[in-house]
Amino acid sequence: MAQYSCVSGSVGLITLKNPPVNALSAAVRHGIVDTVKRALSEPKVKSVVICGQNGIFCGGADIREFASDMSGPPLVPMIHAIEAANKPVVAAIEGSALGGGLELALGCHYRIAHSKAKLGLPEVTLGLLPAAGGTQRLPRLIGVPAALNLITTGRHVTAAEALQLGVVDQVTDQNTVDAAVKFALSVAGQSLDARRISTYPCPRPSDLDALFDGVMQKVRQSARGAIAPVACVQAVRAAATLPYTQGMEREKELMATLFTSGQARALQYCFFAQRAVGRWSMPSGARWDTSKPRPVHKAAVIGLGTMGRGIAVALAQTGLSVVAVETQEKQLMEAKQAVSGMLERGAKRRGVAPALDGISYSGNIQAVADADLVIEAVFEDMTLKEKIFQQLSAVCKPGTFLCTNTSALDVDHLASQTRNPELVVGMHFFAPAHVMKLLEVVYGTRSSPQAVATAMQLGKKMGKVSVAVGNCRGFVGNRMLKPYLEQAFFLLEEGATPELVDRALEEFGFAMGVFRVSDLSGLDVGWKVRKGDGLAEPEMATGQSARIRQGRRYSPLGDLLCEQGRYGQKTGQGWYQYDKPGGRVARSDPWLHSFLEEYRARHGLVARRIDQQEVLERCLYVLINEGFHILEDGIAAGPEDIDVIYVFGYGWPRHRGGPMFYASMVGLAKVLERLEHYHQAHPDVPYMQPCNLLRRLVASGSPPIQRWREVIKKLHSQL
Ligand SMILES: CC(C)(COP(=O)(O)OP(=O)(O)OC[C@H]1O[C@@H](n2cnc3c(N)ncnc32)[C@H](O)[C@@H]1OP(=O)(O)O)[C@@H](O)C(=O)NCCC(=O)NCCSC(=O)/C=C/CCCCCCCCCCCCC(=O)O
Repeated sequence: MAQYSCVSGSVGLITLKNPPVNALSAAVRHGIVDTVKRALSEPKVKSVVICGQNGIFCGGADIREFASDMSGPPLVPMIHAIEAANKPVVAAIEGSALGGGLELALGCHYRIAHSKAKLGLPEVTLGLLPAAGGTQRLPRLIGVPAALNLITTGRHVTAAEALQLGVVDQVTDQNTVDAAVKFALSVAGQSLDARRISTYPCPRPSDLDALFDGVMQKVRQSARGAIAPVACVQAVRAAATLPYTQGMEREKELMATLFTSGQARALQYCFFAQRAVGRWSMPSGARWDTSKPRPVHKAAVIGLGTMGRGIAVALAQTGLSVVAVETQEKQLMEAKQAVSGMLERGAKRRGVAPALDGISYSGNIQAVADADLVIEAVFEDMTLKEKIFQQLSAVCKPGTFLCTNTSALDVDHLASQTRNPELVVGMHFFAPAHVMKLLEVVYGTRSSPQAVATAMQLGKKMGKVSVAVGNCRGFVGNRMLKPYLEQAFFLLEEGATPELVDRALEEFGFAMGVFRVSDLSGLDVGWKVRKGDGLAEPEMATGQSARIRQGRRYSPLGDLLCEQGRYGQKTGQGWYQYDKPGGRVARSDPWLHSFLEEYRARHGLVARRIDQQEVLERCLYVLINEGFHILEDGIAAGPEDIDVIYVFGYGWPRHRGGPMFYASMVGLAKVLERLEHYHQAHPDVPYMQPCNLLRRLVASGSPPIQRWREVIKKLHSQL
């Protein structure tokens, strides 16, 4: 709703009230329409201020309403009526003015922002465009290039940048509403002719076609199939080329196609999923709102390889005091230099001083004795990790949380090496750890809720999207990745090429296909894991047994490449060839194609034509099937957790909502039918056997994803 009062004798003050972000729900829109009418009709009122309660102007349209019948006064005429008012209307912007919130402010005649406010038109991130006049008013106000940048990226700008761009008229450090009221008093009675943005001519850049072609090309390249950024460019082009009313028609038309699109649904789902994972729970019943984190002032990192360095940087950047330990002297020296460089570059980018003094280095594990939390980040070697956890348990002060950055190993086993297993959790970062947003917080059977709460809070402080998951081999992300990678190898055996598989996945929206990612991260990483699992034994690589290991189909292709020293980019050869070791540009490799032909001939395999549809179905549906197993096993609390992990950690295209959301969009019955089909064709691939939970969901009428938790709960209660 909106509250009305008259202040300072002649200013009508309208306060938006819809906690927590004053979203423009139907009730708020009704409130605005009514209070604006009242302010304009009261003779004593000479000017109007619109503000939001609790220090936030407005977070935009109410996203939850998009899924239902939109009733109540529409935004466009409401904002138009404000702009057309014959009394000056001033927006007092505190906190955020985003989306429809900023569009409302653009309808006002003046905008005054607090210095800490953030402004933006983030609709594109929700699969939409600013359809309350934003695409038509903003270019008229700040010019086409700047408007294109804000609207196609959805980025939030600071008040200082907004002032520089001309989005706001004044920035204040004082009470914004008081400043706006004072300003409103000063402009009462003045002409508004020059203050109605919709009447401004849109500045027309001389190189209009070149400008729009360039932006469109950039947007298409980075958006990888996302439709909203393209529509945003088209809408701004309408502002630059058409009169305002026709531009508004075009904005409406483009919005209509986006509004009901699957991409908009996926992106809005992601918005809420990202927030839902913060409300974590454990099978014991412990929850985010009943578990109190302990403050962490001093953190330590053990092992300064690539992961450890990134984690140390991320910790130092949050302002913590960090102890970085590496027992190998040469590695320690190199790490010191590398970490300082990373901190300096990061600080330069963010325009702050580097937190170089926040980190101390040591070659001795004793140095972590007074840390509140330690993150072990040594090689994926259980024997080494066991030893470190034993040492940590002896060295650290009582109550220190002991975390492991393992990407797959057993957290319970590591906890059993310590005197206080309740203090042990996994903190699985993704490389590069100071850049990637995802953090899997892995609770073991004995992890205390406080340990989980502390790791989750620390993740949040580090700017990560943290997801609490249970303990199993590979946790959520890597466990699902295994069948996906395996299918990619099988497809090569059956006749596909790395190029074909990667193209299918990249056209689906992944930034990189599976083979290009494998070349980037190093083929030897998976080889080492397979060797550890007793799968990649060289003597097994001949004869029939080469393709059946541990009773199931196995492809030794990756192992064979590693045996040839083809580790990917770092050696200049992998699934592709590169111009030199460390080269980045993947080129098709004739050697690899001959190698695949020879391999097939050796194993009596006849190459067949494989299309992109089969690549997608086989790679993605086995990954999704494993996701259902993860839900069934209670390793992830809900589909949102899995989807957030895949979007933030594995490059799953956000506009497809994550694997479980994608399955719900494809239709669970279809996913089930295709898995059954492929399982029949490949009975030696157990991953293809459809999960019981998937069958259950289909049998219960394929409920929407928001209702899967009920089915899972029922399933668990019956076990
Ligand atoms: C920065 C924030 C505002 C605050 O951040 P923070 O303090 O960290 O808090 P959060 O945890 O993020 O959020 C707190 C809770 O609030 C919920 N929330 C936040 N914003 C919204 C919102 N806009 N709507 C609903 N709920 C919101 C959030 O989910 C949290 O609750 P919970 O934990 O999930 O329970 C930050 O929140 C933020 O960034 N918010 C989003 C800002 C944003 O993206 N705004 C843009 C919204 S879209 C918009 O404004 C669009 C405008 C134009 C619309 C025009 C409509 C016309 C419709 C025409 C249709 C025509 C089609 C016809 C088709 C046909 O023919 O049928």
